[in-house]
Formats: sequence, structure tokens, C-alpha cells
Amino acid sequence: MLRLLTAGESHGPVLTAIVEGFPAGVVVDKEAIDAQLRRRQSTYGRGGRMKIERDCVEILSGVRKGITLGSPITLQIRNRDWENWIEVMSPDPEQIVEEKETAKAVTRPRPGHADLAGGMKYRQQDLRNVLERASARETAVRVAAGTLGRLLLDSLGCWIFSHVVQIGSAAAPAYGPDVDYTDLAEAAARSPVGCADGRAAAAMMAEIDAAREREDTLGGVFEVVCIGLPPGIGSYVHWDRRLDARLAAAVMGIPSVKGVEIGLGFRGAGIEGSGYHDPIYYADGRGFFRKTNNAGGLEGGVTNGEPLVLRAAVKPIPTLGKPLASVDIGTKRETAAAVERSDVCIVPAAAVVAEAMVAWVLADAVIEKFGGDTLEEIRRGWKEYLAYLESI
Ligand SMILES: Cc1cc2nc3c(=O)[nH]c(=O)nc-3n(C[C@H](O)[C@H](O)[C@H](O)COP(=O)(O)O)c2cc1C
Ligand SMILES: C=C(O[C@@H]1CC(C(=O)O)=C[C@@H](OP(=O)(O)O)[C@H]1O)C(=O)O
Repeated sequence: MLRLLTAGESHGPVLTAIVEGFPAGVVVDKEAIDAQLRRRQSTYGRGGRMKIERDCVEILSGVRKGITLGSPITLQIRNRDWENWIEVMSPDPEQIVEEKETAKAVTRPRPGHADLAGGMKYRQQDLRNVLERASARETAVRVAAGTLGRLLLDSLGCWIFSHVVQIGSAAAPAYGPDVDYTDLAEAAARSPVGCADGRAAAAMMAEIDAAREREDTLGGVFEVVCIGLPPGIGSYVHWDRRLDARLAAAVMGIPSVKGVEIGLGFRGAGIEGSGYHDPIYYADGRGFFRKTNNAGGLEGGVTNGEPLVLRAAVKPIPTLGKPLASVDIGTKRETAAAVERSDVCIVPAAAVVAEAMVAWVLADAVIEKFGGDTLEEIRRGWKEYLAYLESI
């Protein structure tokens, strides 16, 4: 079983992840992790913080000579912004300078962020003590950890990509069952908003520009696809072992994700069974296959050999330049919510985080099926299982 723990505040010195249960023998290319970190940072619609940070991973344990050892892996990303926050955020009270503007207590909770609910939960009068950890800054180190899962899947011939299908009211056209996923992935990778359709991408960017101008924010929808998984990954035998449940939890755990669907998901709720389910075919040399993929590659919590397709709805960013009504938690007077430097739209960035989390869950499920202390054992089990599938 894979385990992941992260630590770190948004404006603290570092973000750390400890990964446990990762097999030995996986080649870890630091540059592959850094490339994913850059993708998360560089999407259209982000704010001033991303001009400060240059995320790159430091690997502090569990890897020797570029290869995993089977021991816990420690990953670290430094916050460059820490320099500007030492006198506000230091764990050492001697270093704190109360007179600094940013050291003032945050008392005007932003609707949509964790500020008020978190402040009540942890009995805080300064909501900075909440927002520092509630911040999605932490998703950087999730991307680093998830990329380990991606490297494991890569070595088995599986690949994962994402594309943005909606931002605000701008939406990409629907694609059919004969879609070329390689083309879709390449076009999405070239787009600053991660959208494969050029015209829709331009409309999305225009909506982001207009929202920025109005000092407002936008949400949207992204899709993650994994190709190359054999049938039989995941389980139907218990609620918490179903792969759909595990994927939904991992993607829902990304701040601002408010809905997750597999295959047609909500869009399929009004369709009759005869139009929804994917008829089963068989051909020599190909085995069992489908001509449609409304199930999104999952039936009964188990992969069915078709591409795994997951979508998520992302709410608009809570920090608004023209803030909504709020109440000061000290005075209890009506006031405008706090305004901070902020992103305008993070749908493309959330898609990168979701790829990493999907990779993490799938790597975990692959390890579960094929066992293993080592990549070699997983590979052997994988090959033997594919041979079995070919034989039936
Ligand atoms: C990559 C990323 C960047 C984000 N940047 C901001 C931001 O700059 N300002 C903000 O208010 N919220 C931002 N958010 C959203 C908040 O973190 C999120 O709305 C908040 O944690 C509450 O989300 P929840 O209700 O889904 O838990 C960001 C989210 C992600 C995934
Ligand atoms: C730092 C990141 O995202 C941050 C997530 C975030 C929030 O409230 O979630 C608020 C902003 O932080 P700041 O207040 O420092 O500008 C974002 O920049 C990141 O994604 O690396």
C-alpha cells in the first residue's frame, strides 16, 4: 500500500512529502518531476505568487544513484517567498516582527475559503493560522509525489494526460469515440489553458482576461485520461477498494474541486441503459473490447481495459478583488472579506495536480494487484497477467 503524507505552510520555508510503500528499482528522473512542477505553475490565469516561485524538487531519502530503494522517499520543495515572510511565519518567536503589515491578524474571512470554518474548528483569532495550510500551495508537493506514481506507470507502458474542457462559459466541443488521444494530449499540452481546441482555448483566455479586469474569478471543468491499463485494476469487493471511489477521493481532495465524474458521469444520468452502456465485442488478437466508452474505463470499481476517463468541476477562486460581504471575527461587524494577491483561474493548474493524484491512485492499485517490493516483480506479474488475458 502506498502512503503519502505532506507538511508545510504556504509561506513557510518548505513543503515536504514522505512517500511510503513505493517499490525498489524505479528510475527517478528529477527533471521529470520538475517538468510537472513547471506545468502546474505556468498555466494561464495565475497570479503574482507564481512569478516568485521556481518550484523544483529535492530528493532527500529513499533514492540512491537515481533509483528507488524501497525505503521511505522524502521530497522537498522550497518556498522562495519564505524570505518575505520569515518575520511573520517563523516558528521561532524571536524572529517575529509584530509591526510588519503582513503580521497583522487576518480577521475578515473570505467566503469560499477555509478561513471561517477553519478558524472556528481550531479556535483561531488570526485566520492566517488557517489559510497557510488550507492554501493550495501544498499541491506542488502532491504533484512531486504523484509523479513518482507516473514514473512507475510509465515503465509499464501507461500514460496519463489531461485537458481543460470548460472555463467560465467557454467550452471545448465534445469529442466522439473515435478521438485520437495522442492528438488531444499534444494539442492540450501546447495550450496555455490546457485546452485542445484552439478556438475554445482563445475564448477561455478571453474570459480569464475579462474576469481579471472585473476583479472576479472563474472555475471550470477538466478531464484526465489514462491509457494502457489492463482490465482488472481496482476491486468490486468492498466500498473502499473500488477504484472509482479512490479516484474520486483523491481528485476531490484538490482544493476547489467540487465534483468528480467517471465516464459520462452526471451527463449520463438522463440517458436510458440501452444508450448508456458500452456493448461488448470480441476479436481474435484483440480480445474483448468496446466501441464506445461511456463507462470511462471502469465497471464495478474495476478497470475494463478501455481508457480511464475522469472529469472534475472546479469552483471559482474565493479571493476576490472586489470582495463579498463578510463579518470581522473580532468586532462581529459587517465588513468586506479580506483581499490578497490571488490567482484568477486555476482550472488548468488543478488539471495538472489531478493527473498526479490519478497517477498516485493508479500506481497504488497496480502495486496492490501485482505486488511488490520491486518494479521487477510488478513487471513480471503484469506480463504474466497480460499473457493470461490473451489466452482466454
Ligand atoms: C493550484 C491552485 C491555486 C489556487 N490559488 C488560489 C488563490 O490564489 N486564491 C484563492 O483564494 N484560492 C486559490 N485556490 C483555491 C483555494 O485553495 C480553495 O478554494 C480553498 O482551499 C477552499 O476550497 P474547498 O472548498 O474546495 O476546500 C487555489 C486552488 C488551487 C488548486
Ligand atoms: C502558491 C500557490 O498557490 C496559492 C494558493 C492560494 C490559496 O489560497 O489556495 C493562494 C495564493 O497564494 P498567495 O497568497 O501566496 O499568493 C496562490 O498563489 C501555488 O499553487 O503554488
